[in-house]
Amino acid sequence: MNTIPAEEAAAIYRNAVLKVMHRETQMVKTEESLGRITASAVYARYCSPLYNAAAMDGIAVISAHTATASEVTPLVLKQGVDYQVVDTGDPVRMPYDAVIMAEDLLDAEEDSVKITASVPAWQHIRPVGEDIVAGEMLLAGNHKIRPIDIGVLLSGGIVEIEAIKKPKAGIIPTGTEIIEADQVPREGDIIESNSRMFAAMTESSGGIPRRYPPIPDDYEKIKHAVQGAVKENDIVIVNAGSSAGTEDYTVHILKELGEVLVHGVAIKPGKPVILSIVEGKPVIGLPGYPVSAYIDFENFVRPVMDLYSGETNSSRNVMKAVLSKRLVSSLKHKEYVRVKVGKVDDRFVASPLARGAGAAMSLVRADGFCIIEKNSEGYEAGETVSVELFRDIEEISNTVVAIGSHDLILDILADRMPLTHPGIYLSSTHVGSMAGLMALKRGEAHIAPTHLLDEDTGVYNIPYLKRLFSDRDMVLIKGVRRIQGIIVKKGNPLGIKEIRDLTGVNYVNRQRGAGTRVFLDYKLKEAGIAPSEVNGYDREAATHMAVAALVKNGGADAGMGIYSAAKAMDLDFIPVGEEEYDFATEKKNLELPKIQAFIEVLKSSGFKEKAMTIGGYELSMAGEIIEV
Ligand SMILES: Nc1nc2c(c(=O)[nH]1)N[C@H]1C(S)=C(S)[C@@H](COP(=O)(O)OP(=O)(O)OC[C@H]3O[C@@H](n4cnc5c(N)ncnc54)[C@H](O)[C@@H]3O)O[C@H]1N2
Ligand code: MOO
Repeated sequence: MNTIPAEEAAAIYRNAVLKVMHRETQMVKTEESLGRITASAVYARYCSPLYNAAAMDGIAVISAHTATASEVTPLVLKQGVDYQVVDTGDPVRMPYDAVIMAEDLLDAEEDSVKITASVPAWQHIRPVGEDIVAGEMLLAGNHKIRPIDIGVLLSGGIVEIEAIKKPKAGIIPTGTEIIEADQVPREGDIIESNSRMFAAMTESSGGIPRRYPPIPDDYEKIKHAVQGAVKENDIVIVNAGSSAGTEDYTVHILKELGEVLVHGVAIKPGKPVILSIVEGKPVIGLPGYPVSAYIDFENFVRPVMDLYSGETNSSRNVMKAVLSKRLVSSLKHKEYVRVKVGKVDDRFVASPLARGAGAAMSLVRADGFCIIEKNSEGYEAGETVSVELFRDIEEISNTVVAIGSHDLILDILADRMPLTHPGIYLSSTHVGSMAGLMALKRGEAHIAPTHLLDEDTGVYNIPYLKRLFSDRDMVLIKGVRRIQGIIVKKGNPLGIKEIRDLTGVNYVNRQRGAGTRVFLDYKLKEAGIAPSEVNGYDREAATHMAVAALVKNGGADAGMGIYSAAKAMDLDFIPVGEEEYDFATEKKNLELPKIQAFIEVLKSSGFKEKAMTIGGYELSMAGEIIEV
């Protein structure tokens, strides 16, 4: 597949679409026009106010009659002769030409008042057309209607507007392996999700989605579906089958039915996009991988949708951040790397997430894209890069960044934080205890969840902080005591009882620097077993849940981990010992409101109750501060 640069592909396609497209318009009731886009300028029918109106509650007077009033020569005015009582909004008719506020009247009687100042003509009167003059332009064409616009349109006598018709987008998922989301998946099945994502993206870019049922990989069936969808919609999206597989028919079908302008762009993820015109309508083939599909939708579908809908989906905010990890990329394509951004010590730090095209969660977790242009080999750790944001800078700034060891209580804390402390969030990245402490040292995290046993003293965490942060004031925010043990299949078919039994089974270990691995090493040493005696000692999984998942699906017989992970996956658990899982931070961070919020949540009964339902925790010290 030959690829061309993404910008070139978008420009070629835009020109081709502009040649065939036409925008349609429709009349829309003003009160239902929120978010719609005006097809042409809208002019007022009426003035507003329609008449000279009192701007205050009080009396309407003839300004000339008040000329002699002053503090020393108060003036008495007679109702019906010199004034008329008015409320805000009442018409003020000639000869009355000014309003005096009720508060400024003295000795108010049934039919007379006293004033102590003269008033200029037109005081407190809103003259005809002060706000809107009949015939005036209220809104320009191509304007997206906001709530205030609706108010002004109605005040100006406009009860319906001519709006640009929303484009209809037909969405066809394809693939024999695809099943609907309400079916139970078996091996080889993929739950259909992309089309629903496209539908939501279509709506958010001002279009009307129409989703068709999934079509198996069958040339004639897909062709038939595309022909039907082209008739019924303005734009058509065909999903999957865009690359080079034996059943990737989309490009051949589109070549048969119309003209393919582009197949393959130098962009990653998202390479095999197909941009075509069939029967004068844009038909776009998007790749099956969700991240590829998302990025291609943003780059190629949305701009086309905008041409039809009149939307100007404004570009994302861009910010500068320091990269936490080296990022290497090929010169051959522009790459969209998903990053998490955190604000630590007044510095924004971008941490790259999983880069695979199938890693949809990387998009969920991401705060933005770090884009590595074609012809760039990437960036070094510590370099300042631009990040295209999906999230508010404010939100990012109010997020506690935790990098380190994983425990399910982190998820509970993250879930509870915005409930009890609105506007404050917790984001956690799981890299193991030691790597977390290193991230803390480099200023990439606020807190590092850690459970590292010091073999010499038998003390958890504190010896490591003393050793690694000798030049800084550190504290340990106490977390939980939790049970470490051996995770085995339900029913423990191999009869594993203790560390010694690990020599005879297929074990899965944790990565170097993970607290659980340090714990295993300690226990092996205690039992006089060499690591080489454990079959699978060198095989590494990244989290407790990853270990549990491997045991669950038969990839391993046993792995060391926490009770809650075994319970979450309905596995058996052989307790081996208790350990302390705490949060390391710099002492100065304790003053940050977001860290205070974190500690409050950790101490809260709501959090503790939730953690107890998972089981395997002892929480009496949670939230206490230990100076190191
Ligand atoms: N030999 C080659 N193989 C691949 C190439 C290549 O150039 N040569 N390109 C790779 C790249 S890059 C991408 S991206 C993908 C594109 O895949 P397709 O568009 O052909 O799609 P499929 O292979 O049918 O599916 C890929 C993947 O996505 C899942 N999928 C498909 N539809 C949906 C849906 N509606 N909802 C959720 N998930 C969906 C599908 O099951 C597959 O797992 O090709 C590479 N291969
Ligand atoms: O385009 Mo594919 O998304 O590079 O994986």
